[in-house]
Amino acid sequence: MNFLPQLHELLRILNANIGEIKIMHKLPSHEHLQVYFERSDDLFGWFSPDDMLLYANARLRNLFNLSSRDQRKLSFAEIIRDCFNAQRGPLIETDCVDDWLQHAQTKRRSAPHRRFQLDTTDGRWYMVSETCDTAGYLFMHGVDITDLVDRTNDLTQEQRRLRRLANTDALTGVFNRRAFVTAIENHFEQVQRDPACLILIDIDHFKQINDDFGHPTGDQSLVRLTEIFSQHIRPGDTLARIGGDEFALFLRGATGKAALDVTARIRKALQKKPLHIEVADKKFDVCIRCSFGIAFSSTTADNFENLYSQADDALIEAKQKGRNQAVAQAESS
Ligand SMILES: Nc1nc2c(ncn2[C@@H]2O[C@H](COP(=O)(O)OP(=O)(O)OP(=O)(O)O)[C@@H](O)[C@H]2O)c(=O)[nH]1
Repeated sequence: MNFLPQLHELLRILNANIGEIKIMHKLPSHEHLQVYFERSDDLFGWFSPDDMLLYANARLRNLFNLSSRDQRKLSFAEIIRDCFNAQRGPLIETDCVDDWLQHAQTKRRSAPHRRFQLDTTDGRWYMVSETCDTAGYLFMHGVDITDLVDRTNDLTQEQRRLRRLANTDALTGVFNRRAFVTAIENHFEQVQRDPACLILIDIDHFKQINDDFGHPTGDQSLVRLTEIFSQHIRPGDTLARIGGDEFALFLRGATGKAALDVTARIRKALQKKPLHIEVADKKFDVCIRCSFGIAFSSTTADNFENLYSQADDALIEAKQKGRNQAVAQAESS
């Protein structure tokens, strides 16, 4: 297939259209172009207005599973069907190649110039550009961007991992204060329309537990306590460790009664039996009690800070009243 003269002519036209800014003073000869295209790592292809392949360089022939001695005149659709049947070339993730082709045809020649990313069955990625002239000839050029895509994917994963780390309490694996505040603040507008409540939880005399059993046992108690809290909330609720021995629960759609039920269930679970903690082959039975401060989004709290401060006041009251109890701010109607 020697279509290089036409390709050469296309480049000459392109060059002439550049106008005043002459980038190329002299066009490469057909022979030069042939060598450049054949040796290039890029994909080069040229299609007629009725979408017959006129020229494909070595790299594109390889992608399309075509031999250099192939004398057949093949249309874009035939090439894609052959690729699909041989599981080579463009990655076509559908059972029906004709649907894929129909979609591709609506895009091909839809603009004088367009660019898209193409992934292939061998796991490579290309940035492909297609340029059409007014007669409908289509010139395609693809650059291998596999390394770039791989590095972008690695960076995206790393970014996710770092975001998770930044939002997670390392000991218990639940949200930390920063993530909790951000999550609730982001939803506060909606929260104000729907009933919701904030419960602040502080362990009673946790210093004593550390002193009696040691810091590692204290740590494990915090982990076990987190599990108990998680068992008593619903999937849409938010649990966070917001300080050393302080936790917060945000219950969406919860009224005063529901919030008091949750705290009652948690207190009952803690009172039922001590936490069995194993640290360095030693077993400890640790009795944990907590105080709870509850505030409601339907009260005068018009932002998260107000709501937090009301829950904090309630928590202080629970501590002052003797601990191991829940105090709720009055819920407005
Ligand atoms: N084991 C362990 N202890 C922690 C951690 N973070 C904070 N603490 C301890 O938690 C204790 C909190 O003590 P305080 O704030 O004085 O309160 P408390 O002893 O719980 O007493 P009240 O809150 O008044 O009932 C301190 O002794 C901290 O050292 C942690 O990550 N692990």
